[in-house]
Amino acid sequence: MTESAPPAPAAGGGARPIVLGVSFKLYLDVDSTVEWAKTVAEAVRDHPAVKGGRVRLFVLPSLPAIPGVVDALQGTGVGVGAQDLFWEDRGAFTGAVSGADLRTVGCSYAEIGHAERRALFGEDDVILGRKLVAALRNGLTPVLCVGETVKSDPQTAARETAAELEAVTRDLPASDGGHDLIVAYEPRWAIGQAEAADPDYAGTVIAGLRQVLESDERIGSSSILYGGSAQPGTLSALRETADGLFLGRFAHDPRRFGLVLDEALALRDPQLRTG
Ligand SMILES: O=C(CO)COP(=O)(O)O
Repeated sequence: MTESAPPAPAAGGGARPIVLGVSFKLYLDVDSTVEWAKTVAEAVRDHPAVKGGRVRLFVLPSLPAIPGVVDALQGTGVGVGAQDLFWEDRGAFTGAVSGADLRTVGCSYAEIGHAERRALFGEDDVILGRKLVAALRNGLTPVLCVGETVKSDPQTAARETAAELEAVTRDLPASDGGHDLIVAYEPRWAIGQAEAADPDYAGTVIAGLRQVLESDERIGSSSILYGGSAQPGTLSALRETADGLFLGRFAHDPRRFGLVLDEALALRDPQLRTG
């Protein structure tokens, strides 16, 4: 990890948009996912905080649900993305998903390196680095997941996670103005649990990741999200350090997602609070 300027203000800090992402993994079927998108579309369509970019939202459905979700969220400002992509765009790659095609069907995000992709599909830093380049080549904002496997002390976790980020971004080419990147800090031991990681622990790791990103001239704008059993209350607890949340199960109920959205609005723009 390299030293750099003090971290920019995070969620509670005022200037940057709060970013909320939701992954459906393989939890919901296509119809339920599209139903969720229709409900959320109604809730956010005309909301000034979302329309004005103070809160940035994205959703990552399973692949077959993407067209229906893109349709349901049309005109709402909520971005849609895939939970994975392949590193090549065309060729003899049976079963692979092209970033170019994701773009064609309306995606603007691609998740890379979720803990489940590493653990169940054998993806390593080299593979993930190629996928990162493929996402950027196709104009997809990468949602790059990093996180230590086992709970340790926050400083050790910060070093381990920063090293992971540096390894995956090693072959990232330079670009005019820098790449737009979302990093999701997801401690693997906190995924699928009842509670999120302790805010001080997560905050220490996020501060370390921010130093890595801010000292990398290839990165333009970046946001660091916390993921791992995130739920109503988590965003406020992390307001000094995280730029937002990457949500799983606790956002699959639109009402609970609405609570997190209200929390984001209250942090960013208290007078726009809906509830
Ligand atoms: O892995 C996650 C999001 O990608 C988090 O999932 P949970 O919030 O369900 O633990």
